Amino acid sequence: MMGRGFYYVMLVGDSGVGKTCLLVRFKDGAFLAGSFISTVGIDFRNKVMSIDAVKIWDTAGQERFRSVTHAYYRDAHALLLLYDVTNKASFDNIRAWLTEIHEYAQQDVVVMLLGNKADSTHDRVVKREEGEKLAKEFGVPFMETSAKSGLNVELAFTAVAKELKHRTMKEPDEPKFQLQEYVNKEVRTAGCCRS
Ligand SMILES: Nc1nc2c(ncn2[C@@H]2O[C@H](COP(=O)(O)OP(=O)(O)OP(=O)(O)O)[C@@H](O)[C@H]2O)c(=O)[nH]1
Repeated sequence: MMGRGFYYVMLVGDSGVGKTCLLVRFKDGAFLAGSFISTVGIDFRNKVMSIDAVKIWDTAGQERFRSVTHAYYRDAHALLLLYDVTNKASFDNIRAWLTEIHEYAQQDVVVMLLGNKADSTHDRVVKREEGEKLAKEFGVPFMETSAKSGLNVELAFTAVAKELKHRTMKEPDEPKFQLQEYVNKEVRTAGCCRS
């Protein structure tokens, strides 16, 4: 499955949570203000980029195009699942997204939950602890991100890349890469001096 020399990392989550901005931020190290081109259906933005042998897709969050994106789950090696900390519905929908992932994605897919827009202190409606709790319940790593400030953006992508690379290139006696531990060690908290 991973013999093709690259991995597919797909960004999923409700419309407007910041999938494109996160990807752009990671790719260009810059935040694009204003709304970005909305991802639509079959005109699947094939924002494929090569970084550390990882290819990344960004896909639509719109309900009406779900059936289109189902097919793409199968090829994804990792999924960055986003909600928006200023949008409660996007957080509540994470359960539905996880159910969908469970149904359509490969069994060993790497999933990471991201609470995006962590820079929005005034508009925040989802606490970091709530994200942590949900992630724990589903056994997936979690961090808050900001495409605007750059908080943990690099980390989200590199942690997934490390996990995927390790799975394929691991020497037999090498210890397993601990994704959760790595994330815990490297993660920055919104508003913290270190971010
Ligand atoms: N404050 C803040 N705003 C953000 C952040 N990320 C994205 N936004 C804003 O949120 C809006 C939606 O961002 P997009 O990246 O287009 O969201 P998307 O998830 O790709 O949306 P679809 O393409 O419709 O699925 C834009 O107006 C962005 O400027 C962030 O980290 N902080």
